[in-house]
Amino acid sequence: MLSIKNLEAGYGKVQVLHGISIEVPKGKVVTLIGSNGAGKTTTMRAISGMIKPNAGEISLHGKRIDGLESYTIAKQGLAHSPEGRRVFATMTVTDNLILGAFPRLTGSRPKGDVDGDLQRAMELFPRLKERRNQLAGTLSGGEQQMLAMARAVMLNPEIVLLDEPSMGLAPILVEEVFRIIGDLKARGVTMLLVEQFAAAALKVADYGYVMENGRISVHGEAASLRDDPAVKAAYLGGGGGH
Ligand SMILES: Nc1ncnc2c1ncn2[C@@H]1O[C@H](COP(=O)(O)OP(=O)(O)OP(=O)(O)O)[C@@H](O)[C@H]1O
Repeated sequence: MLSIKNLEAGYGKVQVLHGISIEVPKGKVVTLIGSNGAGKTTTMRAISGMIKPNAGEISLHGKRIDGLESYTIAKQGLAHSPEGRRVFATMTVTDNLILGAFPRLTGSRPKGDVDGDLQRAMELFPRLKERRNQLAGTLSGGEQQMLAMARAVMLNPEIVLLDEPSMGLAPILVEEVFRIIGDLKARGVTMLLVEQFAAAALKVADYGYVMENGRISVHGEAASLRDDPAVKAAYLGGGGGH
């Protein structure tokens, strides 16, 4: 479904990604783990067109998407729930969700049932349902994070990029985020997940890639990475036991 080959990208003259290759098959959850500054967010940004790659290929369903504008990529069914709380603060929760569906209404993909999807998003995220008429800027940080995720789901995407969906959340909300990721997986949604809670990410994922200094150092079935002594020592200690 999503295929990345020898991707190089960065910011200005600073190269961050030094030729990374990742495959995300349809219906699978793939996680990208690595220490701070390894280049995980940069990878997500390059895939969704927020930054332009310097070299390499990114294909969605066998068609090249590298170099296209973010909006064009979203129309093809790739949703990006970015790191941090990127919601429209002065709009209600419901309006933020409806905006998430907008790229599909103007693209060539089936437009689907926006009202039905809105109901389903509210069921998946009960906290948002309770607050559907509240302005997004007045939600707590965790609720805004969930809204960003729910808005990505409203694209009815072929694939969702989830960048640190649990960042800054209280433990109970972290559990809820992982429950939601599990629900989306059960519904067959393809996902590329970046998570600080590497152990939890490797539990929900089918496959994992470990990134170090802009390169993939190890990759394999999620279960085998969980048992890999080097991965355990570097990424699954301490807070990773979630
Ligand atoms: N907008 C930017 N301009 C310049 N350099 C940047 C920018 N964003 C990130 N970088 C640099 O790119 C490198 C990779 O950052 P990136 O955010 O991709 O790492 P990450 O693996 O997602 O880390 P974290 O887990 O801390 O979020 C870092 O050295 C960072 O300082």
